[in-house]
Amino acid sequence: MARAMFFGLTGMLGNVIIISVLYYGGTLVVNDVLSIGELTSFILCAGYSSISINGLSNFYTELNKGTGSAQRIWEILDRKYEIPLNFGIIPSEKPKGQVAFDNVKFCFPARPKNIVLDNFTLVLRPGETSALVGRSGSGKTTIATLLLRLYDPLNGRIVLEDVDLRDLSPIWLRSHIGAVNQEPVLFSGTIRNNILYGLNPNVNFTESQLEEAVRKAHVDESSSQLPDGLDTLVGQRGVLLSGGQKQRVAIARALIRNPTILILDEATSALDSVSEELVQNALDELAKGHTCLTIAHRLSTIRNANTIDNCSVR
Ligand SMILES: Nc1ncnc2c1ncn2[C@@H]1O[C@H](COP(=O)(O)OP(=O)(O)OP(=O)(O)O)[C@@H](O)[C@H]1O
Repeated sequence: MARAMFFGLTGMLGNVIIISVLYYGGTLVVNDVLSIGELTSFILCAGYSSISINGLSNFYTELNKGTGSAQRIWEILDRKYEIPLNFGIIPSEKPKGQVAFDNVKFCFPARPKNIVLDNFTLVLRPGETSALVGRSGSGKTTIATLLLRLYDPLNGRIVLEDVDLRDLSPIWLRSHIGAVNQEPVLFSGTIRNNILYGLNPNVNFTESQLEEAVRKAHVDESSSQLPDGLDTLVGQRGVLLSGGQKQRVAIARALIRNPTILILDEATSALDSVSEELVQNALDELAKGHTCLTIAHRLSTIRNANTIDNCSVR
């Protein structure tokens, strides 16, 4: 109401001023005090000046909006990482994929009283698939989070080939892990770009690499129903795709980098039973020769695992 009143009144005032100037200017022209050219140039000059002043006030509003937004971005850029990304050993060789959780204790910083893992021990062997089962909230995803070193354990250690994850460069570590989460995060862009996002930007890829990942994750089946195939836009956070389609894209994104360690956290939970079997077969095939950690509730997802660990830790 206030905005409507303000803009209505200022608009009306502007028009009243223009009419008054025209009326007074008109009488001056009739009385030969002013020429028509002088009146016209005065009106044009006044008009352009008011447009400029109006533009300045808009600019000021936009400037304030921009400064507010930039402040939030600077806050993020200025944040000090708890786990520095460019710090730690970068081994010259690709890891074999032997991972061990050794008496790990962990709680999230936001909930220091809620101990999620206590004395947790797990060994993942190269080329083997380990399945992690447990009730909801028992800490299965947390284990994947720790393996990606998004957090450090409070006690105990996690080692990759006898090297503590804390000593390794997080960038190097993560470049050898492919993860498919319960709720895949897609970015606004095409399916193709979302899959290629899995690759290091400095790495050259071949179209056949992309095609292989697309075929193995069965993205081609769902993308053939979409208007532009792999060039279909997925929308903000992938809202234009179904849950199953998003999971296939996330699986292809993990596969394209051919990681040493594959984490599948309920990776096929949103697929129908036929697609699940197809994608699961592809994942089982792919898991051969890789260290694979599968987190699942469904028996069908873990039936081919070499070991099954129960995550009822407390
Ligand atoms: N970022 C976080 N900050 C604080 N607490 C968290 C965070 N993420 C998870 N938790 C808590 O940690 C516990 C373990 O969560 P986690 O996601 O690992 O369970 P889960 O076994 O994977 O469950 P589900 O099978 O339902 O996916 C839960 O109690 C959860 O509330």
